Amino acid sequence: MTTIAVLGAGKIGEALLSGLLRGGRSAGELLFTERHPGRVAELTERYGVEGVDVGDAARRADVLVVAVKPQDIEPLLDELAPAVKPGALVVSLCAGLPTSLYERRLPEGTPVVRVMPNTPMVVGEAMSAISAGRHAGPGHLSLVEELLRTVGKVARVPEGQQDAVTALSGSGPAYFFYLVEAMIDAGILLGIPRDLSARLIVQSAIGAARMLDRDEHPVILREAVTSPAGTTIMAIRELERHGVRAALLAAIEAARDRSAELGRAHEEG
Ligand SMILES: NC(=O)C1=CN([C@@H]2O[C@H](COP(=O)(O)OP(=O)(O)OC[C@H]3O[C@@H](n4cnc5c(N)ncnc54)[C@H](OP(=O)(O)O)[C@@H]3O)[C@@H](O)[C@H]2O)C=CC1
Ligand SMILES: O=C(O)[C@@H]1CCC=N1
Repeated sequence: MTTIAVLGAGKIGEALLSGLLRGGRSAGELLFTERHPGRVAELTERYGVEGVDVGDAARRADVLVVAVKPQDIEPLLDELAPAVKPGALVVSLCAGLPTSLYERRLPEGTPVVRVMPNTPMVVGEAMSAISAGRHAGPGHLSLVEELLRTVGKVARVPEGQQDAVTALSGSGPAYFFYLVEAMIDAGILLGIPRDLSARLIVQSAIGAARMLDRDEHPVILREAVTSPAGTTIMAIRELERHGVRAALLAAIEAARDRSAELGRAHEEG
């Protein structure tokens, strides 16, 4: 039996726990850590999984999944380092943090895999990108892939691309939510009741996502909606006039830069 401990069961940590349970892992194979006793009780009641302290998790788990905010990593590593089981695999879900940080702070030879997941994990539709650290081999990558496939899709990427991936798919769902929110507001502007506006936009988003998922090119799909001298081209002209495409390029670049900066905050020296 492989014991998996989720360290920090917040939004992403809880989504992973629930996904692993849905995917067939038993509660007895899972552990989690949380700082607040109320949260421990809530999660134990919801999932039947044992909440433990970080030292206990480190002594018992074969796979330690780190899901705390990047800003909270240092005290967690202080607790983890003296207790981690020889050969245990460390899986980091933290934005920006390089595998070298864990390798420096944990016992020599600890295998580390860096992952960038996203919140659609709660509906089994995560996009996760994984990269091996210095001591992680093909077996470690396959194990992480197997775990993450229970909550969505997985791609292997060189670690040098993880900050960009974080900006694209890690933060990506927020851009879509932002767009949907703005489109629902546009419905209000046009006098459509909020409920109806939300239904019109959300179902359009689901339909569009399904069409994209058939590997059709977004340009072809957009062109099929855009009739000569019709309504859509009038809207596209406004999007171009307001620089929406350039705004997205700049926004995603800013997110990439922030991910890199979060990593640099933990550089040696
Ligand atoms: N949210 C997202 O969309 C994504 C997040 N990530 C990454 O996942 C990680 C977690 O993010 P998210 O789930 O949003 O954050 P949350 O704040 O929701 O979850 C982190 C949890 O860890 C707890 N925690 C912090 N330190 C410890 C500790 N030493 N021991 C036990 N528990 C601890 C926090 O408790 P407390 O409430 O007390 O702080 C909190 O409940 C981040 O590193 C983020 O970069 C990656 C991809 C997507
Ligand atoms: O905003 C963040 O920092 C995290 C990482 C990717 C998505 N959310």
